[in-house]
Amino acid sequence: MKVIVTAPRGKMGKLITQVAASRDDMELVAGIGPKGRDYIGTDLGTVAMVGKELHVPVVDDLESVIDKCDVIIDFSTKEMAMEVLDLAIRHKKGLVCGSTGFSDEEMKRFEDAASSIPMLYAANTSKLVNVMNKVLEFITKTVGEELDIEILEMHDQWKKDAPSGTSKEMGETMAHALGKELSDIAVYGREGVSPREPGTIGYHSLRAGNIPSSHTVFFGGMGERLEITHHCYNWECFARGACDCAAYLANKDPGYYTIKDVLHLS
Ligand SMILES: NC(=O)C1=CN([C@@H]2O[C@H](COP(=O)(O)OP(=O)(O)OC[C@H]3O[C@@H](n4cnc5c(N)ncnc54)[C@H](O)[C@@H]3O)[C@@H](O)[C@H]2O)C=CC1
Ligand SMILES: O=C(O)C1=N[C@H](C(=O)O)C[C@H](O)C1
Repeated sequence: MKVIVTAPRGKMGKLITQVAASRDDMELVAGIGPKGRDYIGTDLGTVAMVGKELHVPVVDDLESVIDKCDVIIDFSTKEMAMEVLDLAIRHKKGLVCGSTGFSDEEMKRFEDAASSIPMLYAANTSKLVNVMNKVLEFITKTVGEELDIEILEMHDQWKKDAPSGTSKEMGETMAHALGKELSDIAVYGREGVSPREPGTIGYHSLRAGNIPSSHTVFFGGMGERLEITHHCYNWECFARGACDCAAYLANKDPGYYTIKDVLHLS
């Protein structure tokens, strides 16, 4: 599988390049950086600190190299994601997008793309987070009606979006398990909201230092509480998952795929 990675100097793009370079089933054919950076035209292996040259360039124009690849892996920004999506559709290339912070309209554009390309969107590519989602679904279906559900997500000081894409997916999973839409029951921050309205899902975002990613869901009952937490120690689990998602798209027909398909969690 021939792969293009965007943003190879970003936290995720760098790690994804390193993981892809170590896999026998992947060949990196280019990296895409922003215009004006001094590393444009230099070697992807050097830019992404792979530890060796890969003899493929980092360019600032995806369209000039897109026909060399089977799949693009894009963890960059929501603005760049829309440009990458348009080019992937125009050149009929598979796309794994892991960026977050999209509006409902932008998410719909990913879904619509599935009619012409293999499209995989995943707000979180960690295996354990996706297993946690199944656990949340089970708990909510079983006892969710009687409990107060609150989500606390923690990330580094640089993260651009809040709440995290992962916490939105967790909220959606639990809302659907209750037979509801998240938009009808989500409450963002509890300041000034007292007493607590039953049947809602509360959101709390904390940003500090270089916390890579933590998500806790609190199920509050009377006299007892259940907490389910995922912590990652660094971003490597997401990079491995991103490459697994790209490998999954090999020879796939156009369609909308999720990481649940990759991990057999559907
Ligand atoms: N799905 C998942 O499991 C995960 C998703 N993410 C998401 O991935 C995204 C990126 O996260 P980080 O790597 O932490 O951010 P980052 O800020 O470290 O990297 C973003 C990179 O995008 C590059 N970029 C921006 N515009 C560009 C353009 N026009 N052309 C080429 N490159 C461009 C920047 O130069 C920067 O290097 C975020 O939306 C984040 O929420 C992060 C971790 C895991
Ligand atoms: O920006 C991050 O770091 C992460 N972003 C994703 C999100 O918004 O959920 C996934 C993970 O939490 C790391």
